[in-house]
Amino acid sequence: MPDKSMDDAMESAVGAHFSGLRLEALRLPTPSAPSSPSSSSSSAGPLANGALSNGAAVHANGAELVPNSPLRQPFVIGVSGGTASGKTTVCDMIIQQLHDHRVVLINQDSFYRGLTAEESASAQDYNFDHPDAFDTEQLLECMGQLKRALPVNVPIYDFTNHRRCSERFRKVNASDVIILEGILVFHDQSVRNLMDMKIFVDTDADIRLARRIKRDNLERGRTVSSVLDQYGRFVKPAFEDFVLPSKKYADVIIPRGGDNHVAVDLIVQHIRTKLGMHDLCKIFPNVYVVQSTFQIRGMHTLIRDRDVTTPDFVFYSDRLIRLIVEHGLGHLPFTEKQIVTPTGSVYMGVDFCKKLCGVSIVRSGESMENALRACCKGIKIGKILIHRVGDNGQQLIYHKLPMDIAERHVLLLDPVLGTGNSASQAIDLLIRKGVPEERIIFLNLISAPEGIHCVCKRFPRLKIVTSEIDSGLSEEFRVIPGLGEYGDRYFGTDN
Ligand SMILES: Nc1nc2c(ncn2[C@@H]2O[C@H](COP(=O)(O)OP(=O)(O)OP(=O)(O)O)[C@@H](O)[C@H]2O)c(=O)[nH]1
Ligand SMILES: O=P(O)(O)OC[C@H]1O[C@H](OP(=O)(O)OP(=O)(O)O)[C@H](O)[C@@H]1O
Repeated sequence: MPDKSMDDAMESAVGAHFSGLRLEALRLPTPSAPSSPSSSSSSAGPLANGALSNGAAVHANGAELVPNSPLRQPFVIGVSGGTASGKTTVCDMIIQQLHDHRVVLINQDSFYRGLTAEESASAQDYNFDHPDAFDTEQLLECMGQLKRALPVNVPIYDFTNHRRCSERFRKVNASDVIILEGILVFHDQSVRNLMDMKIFVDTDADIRLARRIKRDNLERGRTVSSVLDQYGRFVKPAFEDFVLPSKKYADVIIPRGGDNHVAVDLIVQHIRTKLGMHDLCKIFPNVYVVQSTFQIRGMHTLIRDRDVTTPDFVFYSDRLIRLIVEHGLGHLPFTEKQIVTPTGSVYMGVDFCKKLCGVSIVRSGESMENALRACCKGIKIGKILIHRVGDNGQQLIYHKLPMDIAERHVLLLDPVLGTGNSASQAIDLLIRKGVPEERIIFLNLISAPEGIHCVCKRFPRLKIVTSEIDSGLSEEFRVIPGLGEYGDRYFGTDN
């Protein structure tokens, strides 16, 4: 299912003529399908693969992690443009803004073939800007490995002697995002096919030449006249023959390169949406996963750890639940409200939705009541008790709900969505009591994909807000990796 809301957002941005950003032939791609429902950036379990790199690339947390969980394929971004157009700056800005994701930068330059001794002797006559100067086969092989979440050894190219270091490589681990940057990364169709998003950095030729002279002189040990000679003989013709014609493949064209903060911000916003979007959220548009950050992952790591103490379990569960509650409240309708500030000015604001209530599924759901009360002063909270009959059957035992519940929006509370049986029983009861399905928001900490399928299929208009979607259920219908018996751990009855 296409990411309609984001596409719309980007299209309206174009319609609004965001200064300096041309989104030509905007095709906003969807990341490749995962191999399993668990393969999500927002899924729980072991942290995603680490992505390390040399100085040019970025690592999110400084620790080298071995790929250890089946993940969805990384999001591949191609960044092309003429020489010295500012590709590196644009990549650096994207990497910096995606600080909570593992991003790795691969430079096409690393795949220069390297000159033979004979070619080196007349390097000034060698065309480094022709597609044949690159070992595209090897580039494809490396990218293929990274897409399969395998580490690769990327060659190291030395611009001063036009050779590859024969013994040294840059080890690159798999990551959430791979940025492939270079003058000719859009030239070869097989390379283009690897990309989920293509960005062309479009900078004025004079500015590029001036930068090139400065850079090659200072960083690559060339004389000004040799740079100008190479530019006239090879760089400019190759730009016209190969680089410029490949611009038509770009999804996004950034004028002025790294100076264009608006364009980079929009691109990063789009990538974030793609990365944060669990595939189940695409299937069921009413499932919302709280945007994952390292802070949230850190709290999940603590509460999922079987060795964590009860006070820590309670503390970090409470923090996470508060975030989920706030997120859930964001889905309630609001009315417009004008107020006057102490400066005498009018502020056009909104008023919170009034007719609300919470309903907790006893007993784990009760652990979410404090957070709801902390956010909604004086909120009424009903209870539903569902008894587990055998491994996969649930029976409604008791309920106490506000009399006028049919007129209220209901925040249904239960930290764990497993098979979805308990939730379905509770939702059934609410609907029987007259609550319209679309007025129910089910808040939970972790969900199994099976539970999401079960609840969303039966109640397609209800909203689910969760903080992580786990891999699945075990044979005993326990959420995996999960966090064990939530109620026992929270209320200290786990002995
Ligand atoms: N003289 C010489 N030029 C080389 C050699 N290898 C690569 N080049 C040049 O390097 C250029 C590729 O690098 P650029 O795209 O300019 O570098 P970049 O740092 O990615 O550019 P921006 O980040 O966009 O500024 C090509 O235009 C080649 O002409 C070499 O061994 N000798
Ligand atoms: O989606 P399901 O497969 O129905 O499983 C989820 C239910 O299991 C847990 O409660 P549990 O029965 O462990 O009781 P508790 O609230 O006392 O911990 C959880 O709090 C849900 O209510």
